[in-house]
Amino acid sequence: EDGYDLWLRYRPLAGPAQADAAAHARVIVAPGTSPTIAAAVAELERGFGGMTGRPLLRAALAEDGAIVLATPAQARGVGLGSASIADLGREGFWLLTTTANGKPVIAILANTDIGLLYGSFRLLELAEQGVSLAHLDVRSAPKLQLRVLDHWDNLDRSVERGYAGQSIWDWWTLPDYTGPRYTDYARANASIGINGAVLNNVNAVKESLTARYIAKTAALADVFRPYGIKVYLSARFSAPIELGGLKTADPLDPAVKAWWAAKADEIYRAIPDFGGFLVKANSEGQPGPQDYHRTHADGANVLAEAVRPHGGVVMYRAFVYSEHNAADRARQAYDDFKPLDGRFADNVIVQVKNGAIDFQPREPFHPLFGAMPKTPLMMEFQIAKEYLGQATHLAYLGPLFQETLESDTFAHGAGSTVARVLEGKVDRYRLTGMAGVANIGVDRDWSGSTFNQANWFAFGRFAWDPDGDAKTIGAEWAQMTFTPDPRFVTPVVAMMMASREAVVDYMTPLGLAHQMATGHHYGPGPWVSELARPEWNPTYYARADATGIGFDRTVSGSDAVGQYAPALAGRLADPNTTPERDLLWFHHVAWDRRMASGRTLWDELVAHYDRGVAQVDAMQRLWDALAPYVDAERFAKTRTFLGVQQREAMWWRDASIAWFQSRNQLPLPAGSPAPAHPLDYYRAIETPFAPGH
Ligand SMILES: CO[C@H]1[C@H](O)[C@@H](O)[C@H](O)O[C@@H]1C(=O)O
Repeated sequence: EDGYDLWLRYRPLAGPAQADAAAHARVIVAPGTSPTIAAAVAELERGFGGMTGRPLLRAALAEDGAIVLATPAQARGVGLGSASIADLGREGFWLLTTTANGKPVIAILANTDIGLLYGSFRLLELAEQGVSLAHLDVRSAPKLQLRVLDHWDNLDRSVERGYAGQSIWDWWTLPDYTGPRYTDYARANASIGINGAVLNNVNAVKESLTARYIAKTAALADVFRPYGIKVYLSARFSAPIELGGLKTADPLDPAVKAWWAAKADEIYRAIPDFGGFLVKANSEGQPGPQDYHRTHADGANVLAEAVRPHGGVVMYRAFVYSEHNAADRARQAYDDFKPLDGRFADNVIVQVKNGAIDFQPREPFHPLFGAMPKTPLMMEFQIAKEYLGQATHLAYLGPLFQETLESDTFAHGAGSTVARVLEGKVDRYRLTGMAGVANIGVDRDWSGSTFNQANWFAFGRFAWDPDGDAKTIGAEWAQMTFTPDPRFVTPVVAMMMASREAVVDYMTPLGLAHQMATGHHYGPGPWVSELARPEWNPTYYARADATGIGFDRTVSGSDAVGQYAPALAGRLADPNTTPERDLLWFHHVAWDRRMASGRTLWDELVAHYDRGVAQVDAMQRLWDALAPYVDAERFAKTRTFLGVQQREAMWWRDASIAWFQSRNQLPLPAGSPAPAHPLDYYRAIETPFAPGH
């Protein structure tokens, strides 16, 4: 019960659900023989075998209780009529309870074997969720093309911002040994529609592009291929110098172009379906085109030309630092990329973090979304929770993903949501996608905690359908991971849905950001002010002084507000029409400002910290009451972690209040407990509490 199975547990179903599944899953009919079909059949056998306690048998023609997998060309041959599924594209599927040869069957129809695999997983998931299989009619196709995990995994198996143990890529034994963990990784990803994996850290080293590592990468590609997953590599921009012995990595230099083209040819000889490159350039010390006074478009295009003949793409990150606008970190990506709209090659997609700073517990959506009509943009979320308590704090990210995706950019009037931008419906995009920074490592439960698995799962679901619903997704995950029993699912989903807001409340309420101690980003460090780059200091973000708090991003400040579409910018320019949850992100506000509640800003801020702590208390009580529904091992781990979170929510609250009180000298509102220790205590423990980084 250590959680290794993730949501693919396939434990025996409860009475009626088991009978239902057994009646519909007696035999399996799969006319194809590809490795992908073999994977689908193996998964159905494993899944229904586990859930019904009876083996699923193979047959050539439909009979009672058959699961029939077929492409339109195969449908007649196995007794199904003709099916019209052209609209489902290359990866979609249709699950249908119907008849074939006059027998009741479940048909899985798709245009390709990968679609059939996705349909098989969805059928298994529905059965695990306790859904009746008697009247299925589910048509589903992904709305985004590239659904990718970004691994920040280093070649020594450390993982940057990884909290689940070492990297699962064992570069030492690759390419020879490709044990079952790689297949299980592929199964889990295919079950949620993920179709790409960038294997190495965006802070890339040259070695990843050497022949030795290409061979290791090819071995993983071979394991993943049947599951519809392509591999990608992060490319180090200066590799032509470091590996090629050239004097420059200037993207316009003919020798540099030739080097990248030859490198791409070499990779594609080993991996014919290699996905392409991910690039972090001119950011946090990484080399890039600006080193040669070239633009990011020049930088992206040299790599794009190299992979184009092979059908590859370049995912070029907009997480850049810039000497322009050092006064506001939040402005930099937009200022560098907006002028380049339309100048990227047609196989480049620019990858933009959900917000303009850095994966904070809450950020307004990134102003580039909706602002690049001629350049495909893809989303980058961080599943790893670097700034949301990492492995120990329970924070379900579904609401964070959904909040960003349903934000309205107003790019072409109301309804131009970030989701629709990504889907290429606001501006026509030739490429679409979503990346998630993975939270996966060799820990027995893969993700550092059971509930962190939900964030991997939710990422996959939102990448498949950016218009998805966090609560529905959370319920599906809980049903599969624990039990479909509503006495468990209803309360646990309520807990999950409130959990991320609790983190916002006790870490960075009302639009505050980046108050984490620097380096590890785990506990509070709102006082930190001495780092060389001002944009790494919490004091830079909160700007707390005797009179007020918050970052003025209006015209009187950095005017980052002006990067949004006018209809939205007009509202954000005025504190009275800015949502309170984003108030201090956009405005520097007096401590005694009246809030909607009638409280002053200071009292409101303290109320949020208190509320965050109270919410964690409530989560502890709720989990304790669910003991009867959860195995002892997973129950105890979550219980222990909630205890850690409870202690640390108070740490966050008290340290933050002690610091801000040292700025404003204001008394606490009546009824709010004083910090347990003086400010110096929190400053002293800033680092020792830090795990890992
Ligand atoms: C991979 O580097 C990371 C860095 O560890 C992290 O603290 C910051 O969030 O973002 C960087 C990035 O996204 O490139």
